[in-house]
Amino acid sequence: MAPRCTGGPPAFLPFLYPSLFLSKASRLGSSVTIRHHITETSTPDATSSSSRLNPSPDDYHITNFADKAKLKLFAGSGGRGCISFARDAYLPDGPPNGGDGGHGGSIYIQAAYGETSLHKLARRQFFRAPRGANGQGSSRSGRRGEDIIITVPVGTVVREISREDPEAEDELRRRAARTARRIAAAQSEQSENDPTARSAEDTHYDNPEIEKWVLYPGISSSQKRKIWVPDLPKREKILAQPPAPIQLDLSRPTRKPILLAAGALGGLGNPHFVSREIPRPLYATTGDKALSMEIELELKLLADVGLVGLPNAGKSTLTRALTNSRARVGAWAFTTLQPNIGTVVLDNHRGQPIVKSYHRQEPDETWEGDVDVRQRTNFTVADIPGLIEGAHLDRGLGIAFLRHVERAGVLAFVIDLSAGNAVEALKSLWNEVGLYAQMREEEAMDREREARIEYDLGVGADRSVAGWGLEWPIHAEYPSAPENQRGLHIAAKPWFVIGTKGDLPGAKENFKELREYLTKVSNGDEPHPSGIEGAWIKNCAAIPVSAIKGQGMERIVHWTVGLLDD
Ligand SMILES: Nc1nc2c(ncn2[C@@H]2O[C@H](COP(=O)(O)OP(=O)(O)OP(=O)(O)O)[C@@H](O)[C@H]2O)c(=O)[nH]1
Ligand SMILES: [Mg+2]
Repeated sequence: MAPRCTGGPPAFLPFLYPSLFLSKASRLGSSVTIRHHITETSTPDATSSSSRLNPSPDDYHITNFADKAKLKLFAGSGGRGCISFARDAYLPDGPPNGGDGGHGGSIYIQAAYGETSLHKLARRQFFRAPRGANGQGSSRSGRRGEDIIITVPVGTVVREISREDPEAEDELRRRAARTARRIAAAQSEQSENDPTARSAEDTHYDNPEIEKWVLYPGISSSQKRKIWVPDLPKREKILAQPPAPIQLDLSRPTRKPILLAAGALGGLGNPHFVSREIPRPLYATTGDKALSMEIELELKLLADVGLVGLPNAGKSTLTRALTNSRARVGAWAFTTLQPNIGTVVLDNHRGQPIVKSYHRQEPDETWEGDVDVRQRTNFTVADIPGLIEGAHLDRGLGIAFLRHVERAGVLAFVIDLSAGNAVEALKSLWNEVGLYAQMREEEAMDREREARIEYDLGVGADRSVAGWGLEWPIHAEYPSAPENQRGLHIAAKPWFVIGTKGDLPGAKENFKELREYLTKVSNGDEPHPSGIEGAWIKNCAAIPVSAIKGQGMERIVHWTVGLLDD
């Protein structure tokens, strides 16, 4: 028989079973000694040359991250009302005592600090609030379905994609059936002797309202046919369902959860239908059907400064030098594949700030206090994947990550001074950012146009659609910004340039040219590099640094704080 293992060199054995390959003396030593021995022999060079700002490619920290999620939400349906009668000693046929069904659970959303990613929500996808419990005898109402609160990071935008509201649809059907019944009644009066006319019993089963009733299980089918049920009672929803489409921009923590899908109403027990004529009703109502909707979440990280640069420019090294971040660094393009947020500490927490800075907390509709001016103790920096020319056409990693700098207070363009003309690099970066900003504005305009439905009430217009009495919707005209001012929501932000790799040859001349260009832009002698009219050109600065040596970091911090405080 052929041997199962061929006798080749045991390439992986020292790795898997190191103790077999150590000398007898070292095997007798402690486990600490063994580990030390292995590390030393495996990477002798990497440890000696790497540092925090020039780390080895595998020295980084990565967290799970997703900035988009599509969720399907199902509110809870209502529990059924109960048909029951009191029964006691000497009281065999007591009064009705069926309990009401419980209301279904609702789904809320809340933005909170501490959450940083949508990956958990994206993985879960479905959220189902429990249904209300059915009512019970002895007037015991069913339990309410528990509410669900979806917690998202601050900076999440919520958009409703679609909604299904079976109760609203049923209500329309019921209304149409009521109208049809009224017409049929009027017609039957005219043709009482017509043998082809349908009996009231037949129409009974066409009535969609019958679905809303629970009938006493003990009654026979012939009784069921004849049973008369009253008109459905008009009921108010406990929670008003927000109108479609829901659009929320949760750029601040929400104090109270915001309702997305309201739970359905529970059914009514049989005591609700007691009347002088019918003291023992053999019916109760079912609970309402639940609403479901599909929503889209988009996270736009809320950093104070967004770093924008070509791949390999040194953004991650700069983030490491400015903050405590352990962003991945490597001498190749697209080392960074997802955004990193680092925090620059301005206060050493010993009562003496390193840099004095104050920020204003603007009041909004949920905030009733005054404008809050606080001392800034830190600011955050977003390091995103590099942009290449044609990124707006989805080249490279595309522009998807630009949404994380869209809300930054300040944009910092990181340019490698050792890699070609810095002015050209800056122009190409601004060009991509400008095109992205225009695309976003067009998308927002399209959405607005879709949401702004108006009805044509012109004389002679055909106002009825399928007999529902609605008018044809017409999409309203939406006022758009002039062509050369599109994208201003990003171009109007304060910005500056960080010239990195200043330690490499040729950087000085390149930087000089860049500074001259920026002076011209600030003076208005050159147009803004994005070409957008009205863009920010107050004081376009360039700061030379060597991130790998940690030089020039204080100037960046001071300049950024100055722009943030402005
Ligand atoms: N000499 C020198 N090298 C630097 C400096 N800053 C970064 N580097 C090197 O440039 C290379 C790229 O640095 P990264 O920080 O990964 O660049 P990045 O812009 O984050 O790259 P992507 O994530 O791919 O977009 C690495 O080899 C760094 O060591 C610097 O100031 N001086
Ligand atoms: Mg990087």
